[in-house]
Amino acid sequence: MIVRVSQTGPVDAAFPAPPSKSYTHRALIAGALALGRTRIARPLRAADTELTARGLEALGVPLEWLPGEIAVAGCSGTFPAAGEVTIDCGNSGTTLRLLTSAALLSQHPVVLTGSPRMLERPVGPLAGALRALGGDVAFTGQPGYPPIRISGRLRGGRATIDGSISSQFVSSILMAAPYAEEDVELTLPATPASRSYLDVTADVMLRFGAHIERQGYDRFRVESGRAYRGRDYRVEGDYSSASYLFAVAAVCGGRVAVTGLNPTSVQGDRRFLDALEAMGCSVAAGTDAVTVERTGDLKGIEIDMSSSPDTVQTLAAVAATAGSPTTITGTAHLQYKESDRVGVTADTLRRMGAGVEVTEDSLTITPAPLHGVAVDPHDDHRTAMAFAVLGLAVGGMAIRDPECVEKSFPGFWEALYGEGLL
Ligand SMILES: O=C(O)C1=C[C@@H](OP(=O)(O)O)[C@@H](O)[C@H](O)C1
Ligand SMILES: C=C(OP(=O)(O)O)C(=O)O
Repeated sequence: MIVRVSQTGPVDAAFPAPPSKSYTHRALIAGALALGRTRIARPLRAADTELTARGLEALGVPLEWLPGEIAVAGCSGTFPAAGEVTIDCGNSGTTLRLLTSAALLSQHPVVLTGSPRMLERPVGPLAGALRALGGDVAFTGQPGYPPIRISGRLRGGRATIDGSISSQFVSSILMAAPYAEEDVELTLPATPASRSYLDVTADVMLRFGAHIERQGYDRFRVESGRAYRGRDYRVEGDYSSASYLFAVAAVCGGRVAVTGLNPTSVQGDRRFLDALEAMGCSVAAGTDAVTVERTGDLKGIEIDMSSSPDTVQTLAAVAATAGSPTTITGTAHLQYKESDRVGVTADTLRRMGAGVEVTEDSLTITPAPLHGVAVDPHDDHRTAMAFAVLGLAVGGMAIRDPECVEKSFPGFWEALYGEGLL
């Protein structure tokens, strides 16, 4: 299938934000491990969160998707799986990484595998730290990459973990740590990639009753035995998904309001709004909706997006329509995602006519007259959504394999269609 995107004029649209992918993954895992029942209200039902849910079911946790909520019967820290299980984590890095440490809470070995691309996404630093905490992680394919076979137990103690490739390595251990036999103390030798996701992890852990102490992003200590307690939990809106909707106003002009976002959220992709503001949009964050409006021209900016990796492509798309160059730094770890995101974004923008310079950790976009092209997203939802939005400003864009948006934002095309944009 192909979606063709034509040029459109200034917009005046309102959208509900899809629920947060990161919060849904974490609430599922905390609820599955908790003592008692958890009701997750307004969860994200998308390919990736279904993969986490199926993984937890394979580990023996009863779980039910109901209209607008998920009911989870917590296992109180020991997964009831009756034997070895293999979990296919598909294309979801969060599922594979977060379940890696939790798998030590099964009494039987767990094999985690995924799509061909997942088998190219590293897990070595996570495996190393888990071994120091008592786990056994065997690579059954290429060393340092899935598939992995996890066995042993989560003894706890001290470990050093390098999160410069992915914050998910750190989140993984933190989420399982309340069930270690001893307190877990993690030392991070360098600032982790995507550090804001550690705030999301700590937020969910605290809300489910765990005890976590931290020194910034350098050191975390989780108390053993302060277990998760089942609860009613409501998932906030997703700032990464909302970025595509806000970007519509930025590239087309006019106004877009998005409801269901937490204005004080710790999600790092809230920073995308700072970027739009610095480029010349006006941003109004109320309790009901966040509204982005553009009336004049956009100007280029310099911005560090190391903590907001999932909106780099959205920002690159907006930057291509500005009046001056934009430099985005902190992009090194984008090579480990669903695709080599900087490479694909640079190539597509160049084919559209923009000037693009790439270094190991940055992307500079120099605007120029643009024309639409055919885009192969390489199974990367964020590439498909970012270039669809740019297509609304440029016209003549054809997005192949549009169903890849199911990973995080299943209603994306319908949302644009519903506002008359497709
Ligand atoms: O923990 C999470 O929920 C996520 C962390 C980030 O990954 P990295 O830490 O690998 O950059 C982000 O890109 C991903 O979409 C979700
Ligand atoms: C990188 C992403 O997700 P994951 O790491 O879970 O595959 C994403 O959604 O952009």
